[in-house]
Amino acid sequence: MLDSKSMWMDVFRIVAPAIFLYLWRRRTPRRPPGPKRLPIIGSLLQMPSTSLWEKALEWRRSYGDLVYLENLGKPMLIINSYEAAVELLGDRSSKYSSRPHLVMAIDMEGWGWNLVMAPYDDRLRKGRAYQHRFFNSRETANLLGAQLSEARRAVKNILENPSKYKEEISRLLGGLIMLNVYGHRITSDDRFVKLGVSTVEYVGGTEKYFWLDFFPLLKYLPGWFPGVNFPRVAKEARKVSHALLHEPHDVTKRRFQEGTSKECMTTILLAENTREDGSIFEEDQIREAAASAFAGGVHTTSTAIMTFVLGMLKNPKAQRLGQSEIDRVVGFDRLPTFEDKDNLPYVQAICEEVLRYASVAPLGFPHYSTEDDVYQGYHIPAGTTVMPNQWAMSYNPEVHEEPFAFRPERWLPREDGKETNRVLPHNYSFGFGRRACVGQKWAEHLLFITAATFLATCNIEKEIGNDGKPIEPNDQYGSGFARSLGASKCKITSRSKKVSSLLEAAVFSDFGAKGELEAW
Ligand code: HEM
Repeated sequence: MLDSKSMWMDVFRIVAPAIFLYLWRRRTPRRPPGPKRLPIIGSLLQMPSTSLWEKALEWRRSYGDLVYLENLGKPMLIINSYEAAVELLGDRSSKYSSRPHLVMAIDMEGWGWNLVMAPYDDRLRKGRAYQHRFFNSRETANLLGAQLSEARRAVKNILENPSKYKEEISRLLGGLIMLNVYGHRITSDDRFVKLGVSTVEYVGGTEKYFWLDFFPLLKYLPGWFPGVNFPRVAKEARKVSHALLHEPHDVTKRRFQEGTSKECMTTILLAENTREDGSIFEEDQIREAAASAFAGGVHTTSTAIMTFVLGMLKNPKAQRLGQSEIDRVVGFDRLPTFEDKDNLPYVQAICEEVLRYASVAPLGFPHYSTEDDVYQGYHIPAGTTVMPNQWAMSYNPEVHEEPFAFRPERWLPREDGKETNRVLPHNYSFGFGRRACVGQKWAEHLLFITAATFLATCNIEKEIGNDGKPIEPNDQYGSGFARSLGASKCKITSRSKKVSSLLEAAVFSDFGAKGELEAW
């Protein structure tokens, strides 16, 4: 028979760990739910190798709007709903507006000047203020006039050479942003545009080296170390980064000082900031703000316009409805302009659907928390990388019926005249709070006018393959943090002789007989 002392000892042995665990759990603040974490490596084994946003939408079913992960001790939070993203990144933006430090991009490749990667500090605030001053003022440098002319010229060139529509769309973006930011009109083989393309490739490529963020000391490995290629990649990228930051700025500054420059973001800011002795106040910030706008705007907006073409191929009925709305409102004697926008709700709905479908930056650009926070009873520690899952907002089947179908009707005002009760994609596709995209309005304007010009003048149709069947369009986006979309095999033809001559006349009047102004 057990004596009572040993019986109590046994009870103690069983109960004590349970009590200890209970008290320990009560002391450790509760993290938001998420996949099982193992000691030390945390959730590392659960991380997919690509498209984390799709996995996070799947996790939403088990864990809800907040999914918490911890990789090698680094906390990460994915926000799966618009409402939670607004509350955390918008309403509590004083805690969530920094950026995580990216070892490959910043320390090794030298992209630290790019404001999109900057921590939330004075330098960033000044740079953003410079960008806002320019991009969100309709008066400066005739932003909308340039968009209208360049969009028309791009569509005319596409009609002449439809198989090169992707190249023409990239040129439209590279050319316009160069013109707006540096007053530089590009040539067909432009060095600055090539620098922009290399920038996207190098910055996008840094994702492969995310492990350096967990083992930052590895950045000191020499390039000759067997099996190690990142120091060589970084060395090449550093040259591109330096060139993009300095070369266009220096050319514009020289022209500005010689009195031969065109009005643009850089010259406006140089004019305002040049002191009597010729020195320039905050020249570094001006340089960084300009180069970051160039780096941030070209690739993203190209993907949106490429998605417009894809949407028209996927849904010919939507294309016909867009065309007939334009025919009704604009008529056949002129081309659409920005003034028509309010009267073209279907074209606007197409643009909303483009933003939803493209999900250009599916996880936004990561925010970083600088203070502890408690949200819905969960503790979110300072130092958490926080990602708004814009993919989940766009592709959640509980919100959007058949999310992989391109359907502008989702965004039309309801028949009873009330606004749709769903959140419009332009409200989340450009990010949140104090880090929201500075080029949003600019990009939305360009998307609208390019879409309206395409609809007024072109038919976009599937190509017929050798087997006599229509060739399905390419809807495979690149898997990077800012997605890209390749061209589809398709036919882009003029809707009528009349619209072709309207387009030619407009381009002639803006660019002359060659359709090309002198590069400068
Ligand atoms: C369809 C086109 C575009 C999309 C979908 C897009 C999307 C985004 C997103 C999601 C962010 C991160 C926001 C956040 O952290 O919460 C961002 C930041 C940024 N975007 Fe855009 N963008 C577009 C066009 C542009 C254009 C045209 C420009 C410049 C003219 C631009 C310049 C920037 C800059 C400089 C930032 C960094 C802001 C910061 O970190 O404070 N973007 N964009």
